[in-house]
Amino acid sequence: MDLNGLFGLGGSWQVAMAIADVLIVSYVIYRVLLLIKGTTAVPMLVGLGMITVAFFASKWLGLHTFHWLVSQFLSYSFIFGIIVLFQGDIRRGLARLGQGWSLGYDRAGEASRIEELVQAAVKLAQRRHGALIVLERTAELDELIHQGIRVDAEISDEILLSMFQPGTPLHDGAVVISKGRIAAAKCVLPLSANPTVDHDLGTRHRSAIGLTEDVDAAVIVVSEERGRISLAVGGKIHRDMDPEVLRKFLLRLYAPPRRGSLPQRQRKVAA
Ligand SMILES: Nc1ncnc2c1ncn2[C@@H]1O[C@H](COP(=O)(O)OP(=O)(O)OP(=O)(O)O)[C@@H](O)[C@H]1O
Repeated sequence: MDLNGLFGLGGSWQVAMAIADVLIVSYVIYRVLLLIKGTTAVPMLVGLGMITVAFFASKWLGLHTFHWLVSQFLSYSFIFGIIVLFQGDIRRGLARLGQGWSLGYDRAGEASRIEELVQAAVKLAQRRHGALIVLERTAELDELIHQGIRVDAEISDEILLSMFQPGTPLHDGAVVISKGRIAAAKCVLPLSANPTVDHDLGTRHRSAIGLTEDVDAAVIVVSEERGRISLAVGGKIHRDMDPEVLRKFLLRLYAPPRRGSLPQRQRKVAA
C-alpha cells in the first residue's frame, strides 16, 4: 500500500475502520471470557478448539478417513456443547413440566409453614444470627441432604432459631427443608462462579445463588453482618427483603391462591 493511500482521506478512514474492527472483536472476546470464566464452558471450548485444529490439519495432510471422523465429531460436539452450556436451564425447564411446587404434601398447611419460615428469618435477622435455609421445589434434594447431618423435625421458628444459634453444633452451613420437614443441617452448597454477582456478597450469599443456578430450589439467607434477609431463586438473589415482601414471595412460589379462595389470615411478624 503506498503512503499516499495510507494517509490520504480514504486511507485514514480504512485505518480507523481496521482499528475499530480490532477493538470490537477484542471487546467481544473479553466479554465472552468474563462470562465463561470459571464455568464448565472453558474446558469445553479448549476441547472444541483442539478438534477444530485436528479438522483443518487432517484436511491439509490428506488424512481422509480421520478427517471424516473429526468432521462427524465436530458437528455432534456443537450440539452436546449447547446441551452442556445450558444444562441448568434445560434441567429446570424439564423439571417444571407438569409439576406444582410445594413445601409439603398437604397444601392446606403451606401458608402456616411459610409463616414459620418468615418468623424464623425475621427473628434471626433481629439477632444477627447468620442462616441459610434451602427450600425444596421441583428438584429432589436427596444428594444435598445425604452429605449433611440428618434431622427430621417439623418446620418451626423455634427449632430454626435454635439450630442457627451461634456456637451450637448445627449452626454452620445450610438447613434443608424437604417434603414439609426440616430434613438436614450443616449442608454445604456450591458457590456461584458467576462473575457478575455483586462483589460485596460473601460466601453465604454466593452459595445460595450457586445452588439455585443448578437446582430448582429457593434459599432464604440471613446475613450475620447486616441482619438483612435475602431470597435466592433461579440463580438470582433478591436482597434486603422486608417480612411482608418475603411472605408474599414465598406464598407466590409455594401456595399460589386458588381461584375463588379467600386469602389466609396471617400472624403478625414479631416486632
Ligand atoms: N458453600 C457454603 N455452604 C453452606 N454454608 C456456607 C457456605 N459458604 C459459607 N457458608 C456459611 O456462611 C458463613 C460465612 O459467611 P460469610 O461471612 O463468608 O458470607 P456472607 O455472605 O458475607 O454472609 P454474612 O453477611 O452473614 O457475613 C459460614 O460460616 C457458613 O456458615
